[in-house]
Amino acid sequence: MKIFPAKTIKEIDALTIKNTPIRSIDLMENASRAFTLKFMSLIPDKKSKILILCGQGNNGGDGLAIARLLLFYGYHVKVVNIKHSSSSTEDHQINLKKLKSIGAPLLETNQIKQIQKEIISSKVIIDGMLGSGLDRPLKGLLKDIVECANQSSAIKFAIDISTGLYCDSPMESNIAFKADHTITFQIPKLAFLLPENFIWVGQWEIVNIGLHKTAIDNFISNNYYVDSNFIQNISPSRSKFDHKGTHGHALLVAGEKGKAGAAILCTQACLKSGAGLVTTQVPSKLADFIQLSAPEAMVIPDEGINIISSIEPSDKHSALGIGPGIGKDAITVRALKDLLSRDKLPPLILDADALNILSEHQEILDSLPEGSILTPHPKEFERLAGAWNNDFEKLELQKKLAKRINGIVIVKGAHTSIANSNGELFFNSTGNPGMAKGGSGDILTGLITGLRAKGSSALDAALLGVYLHGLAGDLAKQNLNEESMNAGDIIDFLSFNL
Ligand SMILES: NC(=O)C1=CN([C@@H]2O[C@H](COP(=O)(O)OP(=O)(O)OC[C@H]3O[C@@H](n4cnc5c(N)ncnc54)[C@H](O)[C@@H]3O)[C@@H](O)[C@H]2O)[C@@H](O)CC1
Ligand SMILES: Nc1ncnc2c1ncn2[C@@H]1O[C@H](COP(=O)(O)OP(=O)(O)O)[C@@H](O)[C@H]1O
Ligand SMILES: [K+]
Repeated sequence: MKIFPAKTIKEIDALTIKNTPIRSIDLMENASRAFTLKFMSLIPDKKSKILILCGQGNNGGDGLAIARLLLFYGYHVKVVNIKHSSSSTEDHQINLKKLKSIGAPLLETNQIKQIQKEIISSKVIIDGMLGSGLDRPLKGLLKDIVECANQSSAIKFAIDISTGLYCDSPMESNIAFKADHTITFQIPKLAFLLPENFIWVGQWEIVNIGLHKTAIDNFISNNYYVDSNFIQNISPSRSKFDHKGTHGHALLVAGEKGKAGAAILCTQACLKSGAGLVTTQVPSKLADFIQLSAPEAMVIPDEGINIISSIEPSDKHSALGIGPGIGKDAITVRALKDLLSRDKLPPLILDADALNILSEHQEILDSLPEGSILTPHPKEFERLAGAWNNDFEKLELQKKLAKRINGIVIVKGAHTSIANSNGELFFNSTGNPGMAKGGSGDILTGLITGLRAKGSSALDAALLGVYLHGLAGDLAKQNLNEESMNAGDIIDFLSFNL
């Protein structure tokens, strides 16, 4: 699914109105109906007082239409039409007239005291003040209302996007409506995918409002939201006469004394990728642990008893994943440098300590072969790329690093982002905070290495690996819950069944 900036969303709106029998007011009605149905599924209680705060733009128009629909379904609604501006949009005016015609409980005011009183007595607040049309920081009346609403313990919903939050650029002031839920219209907004905005966005969901499909297809975007439709197009398949030799041979280099678990998890996950063969190289003291915990895998005991001392893939290895738990001993650093000075290398996946070594020896970043995949968590990424002032800047650093290595950079977390060297960014839709536990990342490395070994392109292996890893995490959560699920449970639920 493409992510578009506010400006393009406006153009898609206009094209929908031009190229379909849908008028602008119908589109607002579609959006409001879609919001209302989703809202009703989340708040079935019709008795609690719902306050709908409406601005003078089309976001306010949506708010007025939603009020009418919720009243129709029997909800207890009070509407405030906030007179923060002397003019309102045409569709806003139409919906205001309709609302008045049914005698809805409506307050039209620019007096903060009156609005405060309504906020204090409400159990649910719906923010229809400003939407994607925000073009300057909040001040004056709207700022006061947002601050007052943020202090309320009511459950808060944003229509399309929280008032005060830009769709695709950093906030200029640190004030916006603090939504618990955002119900957004058809197109995900970049702002929703960034950790720093979680306090304003809350949980978010997309509802379809019937925007013109061809218009959406025709606009180009560099940002994508990776959902199951997206993944279906890149999922691998097997054919009848395939054998283990046709599905690649993954080599993993992992583990040091005290970190056998990283190598075990990485190996077990790699075995679930569908790769034909998996070999894991570990310090010799750990070799038996791998044999016992992953009998399907082969093991290369390193000459180092407790550390990795050399990395020597052969022609038969079709991808090489290095890093989980390998430490940063000078001998291991040497081994990685020697590897990267070779002329011919299999596709590389670098994680954890391999990344920390790269951070401390930035000169070797430039010797990574084209198509290498780096999988840092945010701290590892900061060590590699430097600090950022806001999450938009972090995305720019991520794209810059992907371009520098001419490969893929995966920055992990909720909505893991994947950058390629063409300046494109892909945001994952699966996963949950139950995965924020030691070992989860090792599993991702094993899985992506296996997919790459099987022959997926670097980008496809990254997209598919990240999506399936998160999906397995979601299944583990369903079965165990976020607290008690372990990283190892993610492996049990890894599956290509989308
Ligand atoms: N395709 C879609 O996504 C659709 C969007 N619709 C709604 O339309 C909204 C966008 O409507 P508009 O373009 O009218 O935008 P808004 O409703 O966000 O309002 C923009 C107006 O507010 C003013 N404004 C901007 N920043 C301000 C600030 N900080 N303080 C005070 N005033 C400020 C602007 O000058 C402009 O007059 C969407 O968020 C959505 O709710 C739906 O009605 C229909 C379909
Ligand atoms: N809040 C979250 N929501 C979704 N996924 C998460 C969240 N926190 C962590 N994850 C996922 O869990 C994994 C953690 O990786 P990492 O930090 O490298 O763990 P480790 O180094 O312990 O193996 C990543 O794939 C990340 O995307
Ligand atoms: K809003």
